[in-house]
Amino acid sequence: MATDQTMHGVPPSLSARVVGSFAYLTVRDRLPTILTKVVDTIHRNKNKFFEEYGEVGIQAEKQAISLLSKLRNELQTDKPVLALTDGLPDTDSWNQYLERQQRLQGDQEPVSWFKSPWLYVECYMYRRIHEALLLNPPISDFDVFNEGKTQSFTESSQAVMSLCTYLEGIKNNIDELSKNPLFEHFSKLMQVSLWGNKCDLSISAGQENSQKTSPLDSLYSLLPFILVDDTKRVWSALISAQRPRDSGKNNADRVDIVLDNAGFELVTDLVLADFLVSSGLARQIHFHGKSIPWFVSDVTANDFQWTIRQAMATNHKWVSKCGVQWQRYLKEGMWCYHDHPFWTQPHEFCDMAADAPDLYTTLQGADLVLFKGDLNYRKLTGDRDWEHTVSFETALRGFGPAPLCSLRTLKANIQVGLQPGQGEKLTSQDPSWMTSGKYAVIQFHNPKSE
Ligand SMILES: O=P(O)(O)OC[C@H]1O[C@](O)(CO)[C@@H](O)[C@@H]1O
Ligand SMILES: [Mn+2]
Repeated sequence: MATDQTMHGVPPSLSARVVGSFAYLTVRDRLPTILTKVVDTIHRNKNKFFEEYGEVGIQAEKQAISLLSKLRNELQTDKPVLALTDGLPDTDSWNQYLERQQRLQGDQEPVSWFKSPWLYVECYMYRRIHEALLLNPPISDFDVFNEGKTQSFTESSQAVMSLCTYLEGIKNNIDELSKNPLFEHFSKLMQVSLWGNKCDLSISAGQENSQKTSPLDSLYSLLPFILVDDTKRVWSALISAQRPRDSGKNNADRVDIVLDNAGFELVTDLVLADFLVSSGLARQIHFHGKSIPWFVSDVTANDFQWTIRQAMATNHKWVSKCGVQWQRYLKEGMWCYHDHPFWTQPHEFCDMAADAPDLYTTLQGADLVLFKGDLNYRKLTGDRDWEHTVSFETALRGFGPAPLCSLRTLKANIQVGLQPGQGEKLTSQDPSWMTSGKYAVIQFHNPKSE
């Protein structure tokens, strides 16, 4: 079998093997910091565990912390990646993936934190955090990242209010809007959802990272930072998917949103989804979230429900109105939430058709799939060392269940689909352009137009 490095025409995976690279710095600095914070969080909740479960709770807290300290030590000393032992439905698949990595890497050296693909070892860390808790009932369900996620929502309250007020304003006369103003609103809300991706907690190793001001006010000044803007192509895909309905209204059947972070970013996604449905641009929205706590701030089912309940209970006319509406969409089936285990596995998305065919089939039912955030971009492009001028289509390596669009602020050193010279120019102006979260892309691919 070809090794990762020699696979025909495909560049190697990014890896901490390259000393000084962003992957290296993440594995060396950011990941251990995240693990230390996880340990602190569990320790701070000791009294809560005691109150809820008595002495057993304290024992579980100690045991989980000891497993996590061991994990941090394995990482920092570049030990081999170990098989999982927790017997969850996805355990076998993780262990098979480890064997696959070992085959790709050859027998010379074991799969390990600094020698193997960054995407794989980073995903594996979050799965091991989950294992440490899972092996310690009664605290198995404790979401170590919950505090940060709820805090990010609470601290963004001003921005949430202005966004919900804006949405309710549009909805007032939405039925009378002609195509042009509708497109303008669509484009704005896509950008709000795009910049919402700045607010993730993983890149800042869990430091507070919320949206304090109204996101709408800064859209114009942020335009030059959108390196690829395919909004018009996304719009055309939505419009061309429109089909006649009994109601006389035309709309695309289904838009899927592969969610990224909870807190402010999730609100921007809900607002965009509300706009798509209430404008008739889409009839149904399927949200895809994570089934375990993931990359510090990613949305789980619990975060999703909590956010909507929180919006409903907010003492602000338009925010609570939005919350009530979102709950209604869910109840009436116009919106639904799924969390397939594949989203919390380390695979490149080009493997989805073979390794999670049911999910691939599900996505094929969408007229458009929006992929939020940096990690999804890394998985779309395989987290490989592509030239910047390689097309998005090439980097997708055949992944294309439906027309798809990545809404991503750049937080990892990978970017494809740029103009010749664009990457070099950016590097000379701002060497950290790929990792600072300051730049973004709205990058579209339509497999049907090939
Ligand atoms: O929430 P996002 O946008 O997927 O970003 C998570 C980020 O965490 C990192 O993996 C760093 O640990 C970034 O490279 C990555 O983009
Ligand atoms: Mn994330």
